[in-house]
Amino acid sequence: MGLTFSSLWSRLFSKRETKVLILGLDNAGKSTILYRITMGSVVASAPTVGSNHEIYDYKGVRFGLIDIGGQTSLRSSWSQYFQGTEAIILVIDSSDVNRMSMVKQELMKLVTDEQLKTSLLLVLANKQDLPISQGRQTPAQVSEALSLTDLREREWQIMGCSALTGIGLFEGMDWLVGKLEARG
Ligand SMILES: Nc1nc2c(ncn2[C@@H]2O[C@H](COP(=O)(O)OP(=O)(O)OP(=O)(O)O)[C@@H](O)[C@H]2O)c(=O)[nH]1
Ligand SMILES: [Mg+2]
Repeated sequence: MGLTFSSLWSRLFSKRETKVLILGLDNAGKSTILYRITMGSVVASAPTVGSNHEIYDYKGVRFGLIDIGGQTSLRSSWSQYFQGTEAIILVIDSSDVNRMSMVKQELMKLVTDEQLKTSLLLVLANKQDLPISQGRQTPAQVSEALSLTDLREREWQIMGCSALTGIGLFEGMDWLVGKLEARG
């Protein structure tokens, strides 16, 4: 199903931005993913203090991608960005096994927030380029650690990816576009 004329007009020609928050713990790879998608290359970046905002046109959708710093002291500020969020991209460092329970706690805060009630949820199990010997988990293992199948009344998807090689990122974006199209 393609975009209807009115929704295409609304999403592209009227320059309406589809607001997407890129969230996750510090060092997950959020900023690397943001610039890999929007600039097509890996850009070295320091830990984010505050946020990075990029506009990105993809398959008829004008995305407003907002990458917010994930350090502990910054996470309480995430909620300032929630209003009007159509999708959350939750980025996970798949080798950071010791902090999976912390990620799960943050995820629970997101999915129970009233302002994010209808937001799509794309979980990116990042750093899939790392070897299993370094403790890197598969997307299925990440999904289990976060109990994603327990999420009710939420449109969600998990995708393995690597910001370094680029694998998986556009499959994730395609899922978002498909879901946004279906919503009209
Ligand atoms: N091996 C590997 N390293 C990655 C990948 N993505 C990001 N990194 C590395 O992980 C580190 C942190 O990446 P950032 O993108 O700065 O992480 P962030 O989530 O934006 O961190 P904060 O801004 O502190 O919240 C950097 O050294 C990146 O090069 C990946 O897919 N594979
Ligand atoms: Mg960052």
